[in-house]
Amino acid sequence: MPADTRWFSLDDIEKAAQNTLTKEHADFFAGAAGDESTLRSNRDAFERIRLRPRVLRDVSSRSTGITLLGRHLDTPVIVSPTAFHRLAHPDGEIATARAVAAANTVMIVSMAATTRIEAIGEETERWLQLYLQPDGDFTTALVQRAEKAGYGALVVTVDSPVLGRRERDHRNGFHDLPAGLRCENMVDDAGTLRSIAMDASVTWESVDRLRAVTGLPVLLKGVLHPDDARRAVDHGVAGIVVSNHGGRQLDGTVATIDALPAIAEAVPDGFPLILDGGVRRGIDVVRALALGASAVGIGRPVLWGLAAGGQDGVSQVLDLLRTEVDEALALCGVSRPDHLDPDVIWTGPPTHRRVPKHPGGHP
Ligand SMILES: Cc1cc2nc3c(=O)[nH]c(=O)nc-3n(C[C@H](O)[C@H](O)[C@H](O)COP(=O)(O)O)c2cc1C
Ligand SMILES: CCCCCCC(=O)C(=O)O
Repeated sequence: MPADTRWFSLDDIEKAAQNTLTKEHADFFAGAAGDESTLRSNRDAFERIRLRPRVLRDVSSRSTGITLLGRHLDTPVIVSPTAFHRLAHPDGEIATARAVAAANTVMIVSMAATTRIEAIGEETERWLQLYLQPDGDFTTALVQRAEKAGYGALVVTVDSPVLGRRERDHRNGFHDLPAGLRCENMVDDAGTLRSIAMDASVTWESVDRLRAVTGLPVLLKGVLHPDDARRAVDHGVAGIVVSNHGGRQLDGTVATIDALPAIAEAVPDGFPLILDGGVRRGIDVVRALALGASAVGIGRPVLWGLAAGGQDGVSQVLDLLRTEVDEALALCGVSRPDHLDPDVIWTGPPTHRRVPKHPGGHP
């Protein structure tokens, strides 16, 4: 399906996606845990942060490029891991990977992918997200497959000792993938499909054990406390994803953008910090980079792009955000992402009162 040239924002793409998804799948993608207060906070917290641009700086020559884990990317926006891309579009993770390669950024492939990791584009910079399984041999075998397939890093999700309680899924009775879809990377050597276990016994020693069996850099995803960030550095991890899982795990957590400054303070200068949760605009990217992130991740917008237009839809999501980042940098008087610092953030009394986005409705 060709992507629509009338999409001017991620909001437009979200609306288009709703027309292509069943209610239960749309709710699975959109939903979060409990009252979904963290889901809302992630957005509200971004909107509260006001920018303080500089003027009369020559910003005629600009770049949105960054370096992350030693690799040059054309945009500071990477793709966070999300489950079940083939629920959104038949081309699933393969389409996402192609769009990510075209944007020259990173795709973190979910352990709950509906495509085998080897089939997800070699031309794409791919990192593999893992839930550490109680059967360590299964995890190690998957890690070895990722190494062989050329994955660049492992991202261990650490905010999930149990699965968050997502009431929309319970109400809709959404517990299984439709016929023909499965978590392709959970098939073991004997050909048996395993369930993904959320292992409540995982500790820092589990991270050490993973590091001992792989040469790949290991990042932790789901850190919100600065003491955990310090500990991650002490345990030799290569980076942190500051994340509350898009509000899908513990409801009531701090918004990620509010958690970021203390974490940035806790880790050494230049330590890779990726923030995700509620990033929907180029100005959100600017806010996060100014407050110490090296890059940001997006989850749901990729699924909306995929549902609305397959590979083309994901490309539109990534292109829109890259364009918005470029414009936001220029308007802030900054020519490169790594020149952003907290000086661009307003620290005076609050100036923001929440008002409806489109008071008159969409034209
Ligand atoms: C439908 C869906 C599936 C997700 N699946 C995973 C997953 O398999 N592993 C994981 O670590 N995080 C998963 N996440 C969390 C995302 O990686 C990310 O933290 C979150 O979506 C960021 O928030 P955003 O959706 O507001 O951008 C998922 C999120 C959604 C919405
Ligand atoms: C037991 C199913 C595991 C899929 C989890 C995907 C995920 O993290 C999510 O937020 O959804």
